[in-house]
Amino acid sequence: MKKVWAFDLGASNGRLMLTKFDGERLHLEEIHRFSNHPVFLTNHYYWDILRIFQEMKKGISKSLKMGHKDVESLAVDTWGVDFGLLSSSGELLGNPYSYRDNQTFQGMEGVLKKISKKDWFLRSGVEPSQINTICQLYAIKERQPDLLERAETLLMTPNLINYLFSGEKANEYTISTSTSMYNFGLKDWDKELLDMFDIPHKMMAPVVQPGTILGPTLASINKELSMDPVQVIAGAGHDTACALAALPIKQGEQAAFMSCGTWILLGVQVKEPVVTEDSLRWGFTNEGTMDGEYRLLKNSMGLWLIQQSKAIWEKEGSSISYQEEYELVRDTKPFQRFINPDTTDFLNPENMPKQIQQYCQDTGQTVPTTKGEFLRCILESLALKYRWVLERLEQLTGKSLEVIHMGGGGIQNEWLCQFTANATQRRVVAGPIEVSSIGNSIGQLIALGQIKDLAEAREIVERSFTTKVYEPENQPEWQTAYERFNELI
Ligand SMILES: C[C@H](O)[C@H](O)[C@@H](O)C(=O)CO
Repeated sequence: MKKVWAFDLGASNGRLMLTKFDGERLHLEEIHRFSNHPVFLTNHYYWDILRIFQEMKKGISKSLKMGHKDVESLAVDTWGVDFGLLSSSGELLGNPYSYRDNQTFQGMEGVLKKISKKDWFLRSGVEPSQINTICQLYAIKERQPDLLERAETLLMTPNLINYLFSGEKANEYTISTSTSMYNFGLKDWDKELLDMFDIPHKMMAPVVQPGTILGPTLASINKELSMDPVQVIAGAGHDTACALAALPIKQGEQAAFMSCGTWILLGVQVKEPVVTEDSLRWGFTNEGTMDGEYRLLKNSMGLWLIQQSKAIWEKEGSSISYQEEYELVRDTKPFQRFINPDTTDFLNPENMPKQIQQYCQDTGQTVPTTKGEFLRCILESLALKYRWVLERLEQLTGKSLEVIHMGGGGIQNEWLCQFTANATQRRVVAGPIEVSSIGNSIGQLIALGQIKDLAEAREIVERSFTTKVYEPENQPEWQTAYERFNELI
């Protein structure tokens, strides 16, 4: 029985899973879960990386206490685009910023003064957006040039954590492709682009392939946690790449994937990046897969809209449970109003429900007032947006996508799955939930020679976890709703 630790860090919580592989099936056990939100101070949003690391170590200690002493390796996957900077002595220079920090808006303006969106997209395959790493770097350079002058190494978030565990500095391929500084033609950092922005090449730690074994945990960590060394693996560092690896898509199946969390990423795996006028205009992105190909996808707003609304209701003293949320949606009249979930208005507003009301007012629609109305408006709008994305994915790839595989924590919202099936008129196969942790474990097991490749891994996932199928319903109503939605966006 092989055992690996998978750390999956999301933009609302992080967790440590112990994965056991018996040669036939994967068995997942949650060891530790902790909240993880950007922290607002001195007018900026930061990741509390010290607390995150502390929680990760706590997770290992818990696991060891539970008797898991023969674990072979660990790997880390996280959200995209964010990074940490190290000094020449290898110490962390400040807290990493969150991509939701407002500085990225100025960064984007600055970046676009030097490079057109088209050129930027042609080089990286990534949608030009203010959340891209380059915008953050630009903003930092403008506001506090001394920070970048002192920085000797830039490591993407999962790679920063790998470094804290192993002492090895390397950026992994899938997470590097999320930066928009990786040139897919050169298959390396885009040095010309870095020059345009005066970013020293040597700051960008080299890109390694998913599954690179970095080496054993540091002696200091082993001592602190009283453990035997385990191998630190740069598995697929980007959570979306992990999610795709673990969806039970069959070989030859005409399927789209959806990784559902704070963001929802809807896309298909392609051999080469799709870098066309249309993919640029529609805001698609091409990021790396665990097996060195590409995820042609759209980064769409996901459960963030609900999470942020619920946070405000909680502050106001009227929080709701998941069951209540389900019932409120069920009992609220459908198709009263829609929002375009992907406008930057919803990226990080102070008060999400107010922002939604503002949007409805500005677009001449009735304003939601009850929780049920907000929730329905969000969920229907998300599902309709996914139909918009799916139609364009079909045009870009020339494929008819018959089924959507949804995975991630978001699939616990049954309305999200059912509405997605209804809006797209496609069968939805939902599951597994812990798709990023499973993908993370698969990356390690492939690196350790226990699983041959992704095709075999997906068969193992199919045997190991249950899925739920949602058939499309109410075609005419959703069709009319889609026509109204299309006029709005
Ligand atoms: C910034 C987003 O987190 C990123 O683009 C997205 O791909 C992701 O990682 C969702 O977890």
